[in-house]
Amino acid sequence: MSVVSLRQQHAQTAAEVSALVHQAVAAKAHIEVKSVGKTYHAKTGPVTALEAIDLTIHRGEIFGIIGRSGAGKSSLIRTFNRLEDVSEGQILIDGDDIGRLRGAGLVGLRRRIGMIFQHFNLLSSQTVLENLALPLKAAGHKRADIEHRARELLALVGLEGKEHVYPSRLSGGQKQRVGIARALMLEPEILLCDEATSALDPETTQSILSLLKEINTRLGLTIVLITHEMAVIRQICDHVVVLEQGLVVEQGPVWQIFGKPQADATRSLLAPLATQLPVDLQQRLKQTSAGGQAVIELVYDGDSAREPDLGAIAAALGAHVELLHGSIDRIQGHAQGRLLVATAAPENRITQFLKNSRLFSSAKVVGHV
Ligand SMILES: Nc1ncnc2c1ncn2[C@@H]1O[C@H](COP(=O)(O)OP(=O)(O)OP(=O)(O)O)[C@@H](O)[C@H]1O
Repeated sequence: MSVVSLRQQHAQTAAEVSALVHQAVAAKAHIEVKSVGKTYHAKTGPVTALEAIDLTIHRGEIFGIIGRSGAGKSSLIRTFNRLEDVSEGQILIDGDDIGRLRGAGLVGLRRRIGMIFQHFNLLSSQTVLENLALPLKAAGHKRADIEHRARELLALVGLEGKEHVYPSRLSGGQKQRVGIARALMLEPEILLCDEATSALDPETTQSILSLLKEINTRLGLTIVLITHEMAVIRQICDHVVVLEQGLVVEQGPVWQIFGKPQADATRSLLAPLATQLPVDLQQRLKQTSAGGQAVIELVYDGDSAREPDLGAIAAALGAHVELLHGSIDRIQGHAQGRLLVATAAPENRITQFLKNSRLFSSAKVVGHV
């Protein structure tokens, strides 16, 4: 919606206009993918990698693209900086069709979009400083300016003092930090991350994800990342799209997709994060009550103001509850997860409790201990 039409429709005061302008800018589409298809012409015949993809990525958000191997993630992200051309449809950046760009226009597009890779793609024969200098040297910048910018960025990514070190002397996490600094040398407005943490151990992955989040917040960069790990999406993304065999099977805010996955592909990607029943509990669990305690599974899908409030649960059951197992994540402020509690509350009270949907998203008795 244009600012002018916003003004005509709603605004009465200067303050209102300013608030609406702010809203319009924040909600502005940065990258729009319209009916995009991609077919490779391999020796063995055509391979359809993407079909009828529609997406909107907003300015300043972290947008995740997830899917199993071969789902089309790399093909999609590579169309954003024209490393690949689409076979059908359009990619718009700030409303401009990038498929029309040629020569200087294409160079300009690639300056606006930085990219980092799973295997870092650093030149091993060049020092950290020389690796960082490459994009600016190619763009004809002065040596002093290049060094100044490189040192600033090395400080930002926590690698001060590593200017003259060769990549082989750096850890995986440090190499990726250099990759991030190099991608930022041309002051891009979009950062594409191609499986940027897949080659890293879990602890280093955390530190790189924190750094990406910090860059997104401090520099206001739009970040698009592809991954096959839902944990990465959960940690830093605002929106996510799930691809399966070149098609969008699901997309939306991360808390919603995690809380109520609709597609089988999403559910299977989420499976590694699900809390399984611990083995000792599985062995102790009986299907008859026979004087024991009921074990209730409480699910929180983040879809409401429901919080896992054990005090309120005990009060509703009119009995003590023991927390046996479970975990709750907070994703974008929404509580999600599953708890197993044991209670000696009478059966009629439990039946009544299970109908009390103010306290959970869903609940059921899974057995007795
Ligand atoms: N250059 C190419 N020529 C032919 N087929 C290709 C080419 N690049 C990708 N493909 C095919 O396109 C489909 C999508 O591949 P793509 O690499 O985009 O998926 P992906 O989700 O990124 O997979 P991965 O996680 O394994 O990298 C696959 O079937 C792949 O074999």
